[in-house]
Amino acid sequence: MVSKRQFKAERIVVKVGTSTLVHENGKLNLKALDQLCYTLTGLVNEGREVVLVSSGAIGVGMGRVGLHERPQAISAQQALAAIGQSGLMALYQQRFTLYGQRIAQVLLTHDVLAYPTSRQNTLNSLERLLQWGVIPIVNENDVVAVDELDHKTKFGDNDQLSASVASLVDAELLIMLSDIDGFYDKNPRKFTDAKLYQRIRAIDEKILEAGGGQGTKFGTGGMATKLKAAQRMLAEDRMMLLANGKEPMIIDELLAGEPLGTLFAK
Ligand SMILES: Nc1ncnc2c1ncn2[C@@H]1O[C@H](COP(=O)(O)OP(=O)(O)O)[C@@H](O)[C@H]1O
Ligand SMILES: N[C@@H](CCC(=O)OP(=O)(O)O)C(=O)O
Repeated sequence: MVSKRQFKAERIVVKVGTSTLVHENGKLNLKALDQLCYTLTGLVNEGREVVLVSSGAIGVGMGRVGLHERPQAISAQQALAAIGQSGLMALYQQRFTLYGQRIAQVLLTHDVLAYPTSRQNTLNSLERLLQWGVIPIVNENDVVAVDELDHKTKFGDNDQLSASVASLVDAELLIMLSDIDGFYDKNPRKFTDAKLYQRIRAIDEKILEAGGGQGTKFGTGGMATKLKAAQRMLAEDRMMLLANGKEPMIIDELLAGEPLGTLFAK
């Protein structure tokens, strides 16, 4: 018999990718957005502390401008992020307000977390927000950060940003919602016989190889950046759950210990 997973998870970081929030045709996935806001509010009402790391600024911006392909130029991506980020927050504000949940926008860059003073200040703000029962919604400050948008250095992507945030706020668990059921031994979009890993205790060469390559049209990182995030979580004795975000209510099942998605834990 497979024993149930157990999480105390009083403080949780949840990361949602663009592919969860925006359909392939560029339209908003309202069902996912609504479920996400409802579910996260439920967690706060239970007494948990929740930080949401949300991508989607560029995806929402593309929808607003009517673009179907992500532009190559960094300035265009940054402009789209600026358009989309305010749109994204307006959507979150509207839905969370419906459930009586307060939110806050937190835009971070790599250097903010790298310098001790700004890191500490960020932590102080986050701690205060959590203490007040607010859900901080974190994204990269895309307008000033280029390390993410050119896709050359992968640090800045939100998969790793979410691991940095989990580390900053000392969260036991990072729930990463993506467009796929979890981590497979090979890319299931290419291989129909790919097998889902239920648990990964360490990330070795074989695992890294299985996760190689880019992801979807709107998303950026693919599995490689999720594995790096998982690597960091494992190194710090935290846990990461990778699961499908098409029904964000899955978070409740995950926290109840249901064997869904892939658990990265020692
Ligand atoms: N071994 C693997 N297991 C699962 N997905 C994989 C694997 N290798 C590559 N992928 C790809 O990674 C994608 C998820 O990454 P991405 O598109 O960046 O998502 P998100 O927008 O949620 O960050 C999957 O849809 C799949 O195409
Ligand atoms: N900061 C960018 C997203 C970058 C990113 O990591 O995207 P994704 O691979 O969808 O999580 C945005 O909000 O569009």
